[in-house]
Amino acid sequence: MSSLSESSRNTRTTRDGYTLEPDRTDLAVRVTDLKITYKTTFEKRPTLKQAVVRFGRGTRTVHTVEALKGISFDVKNGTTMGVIGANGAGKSTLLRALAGILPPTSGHIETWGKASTMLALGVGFNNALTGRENIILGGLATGLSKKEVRLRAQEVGEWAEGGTDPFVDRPMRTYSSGQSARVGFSVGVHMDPDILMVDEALSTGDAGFRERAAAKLEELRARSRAMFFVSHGLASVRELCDECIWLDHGRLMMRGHPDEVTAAYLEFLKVKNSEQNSEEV
Ligand SMILES: Nc1ncnc2c1ncn2[C@@H]1O[C@H](COP(=O)(O)OP(=O)(O)OP(=O)(O)O)[C@@H](O)[C@H]1O
Repeated sequence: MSSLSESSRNTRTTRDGYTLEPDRTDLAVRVTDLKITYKTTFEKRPTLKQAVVRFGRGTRTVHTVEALKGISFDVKNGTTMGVIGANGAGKSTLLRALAGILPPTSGHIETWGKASTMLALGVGFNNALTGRENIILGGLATGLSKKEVRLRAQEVGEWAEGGTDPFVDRPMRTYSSGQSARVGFSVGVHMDPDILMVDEALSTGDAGFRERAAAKLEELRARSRAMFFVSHGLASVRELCDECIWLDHGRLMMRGHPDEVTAAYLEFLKVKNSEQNSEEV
């Protein structure tokens, strides 16, 4: 078979005609000009005058947030990528998009392997169901078969409880935030992900859980193709990650070694804070 027909056979094309790269062994993720815009429609409460004129109806307002404004980067196999930036910078949005939970408004995401995320990131739990039922739904969402999910639900539940009071058979609406986070984390790490997204996982849960979570992440890091680690803890990013990207207001500000990127981010914050302080003076 000629190399031309071989390569055309491997070519993947999206519905909008974008040609994705054929199978590669060196890359885990490629993001090309990714834009994500949230549109929220809400009803404004009418003023008394408007209420009279519009027979009590409010006005519908559309609020638009450009959470990611066209970012591009690729991630090599074996990388642990830190994602840093201020509140609202777009970090969770990026992770949700990489995990396939949020479709791009425009641009493209290519992943080589199965991406898995903590449920807390946005798939969302059904709070009326028990932890165990949510574990089963989460497993099915990551593409595992019913049989595989049933087999693993016990292990995932036990890991989440970690010797504390048994809670996985209670409805999730009765959980503390730490207990919910434990279930989300346990689902994410037990579904054999090739690409794992970790969003502030180490900041939830008690000290015992944090220690077990850190050990689990270390174990997965060795097995997975890539890991994304969103954190405000810059020391953890420097310790855990090989590379780092910094987002600000939906833009990619810098990508590089975690030491350099976290230092540039801190410098940026210092300048910004001193500007704000001088404005206040
Ligand atoms: N479901 C949503 N609907 C509308 N706007 C949203 C939604 N989710 C996030 N946003 C907005 O998108 C922007 C990016 O949010 P995102 O959660 O990605 O930020 P982040 O960097 O993860 O922040 P943090 O550090 O606070 O977790 C913010 O302005 C936020 O208000």
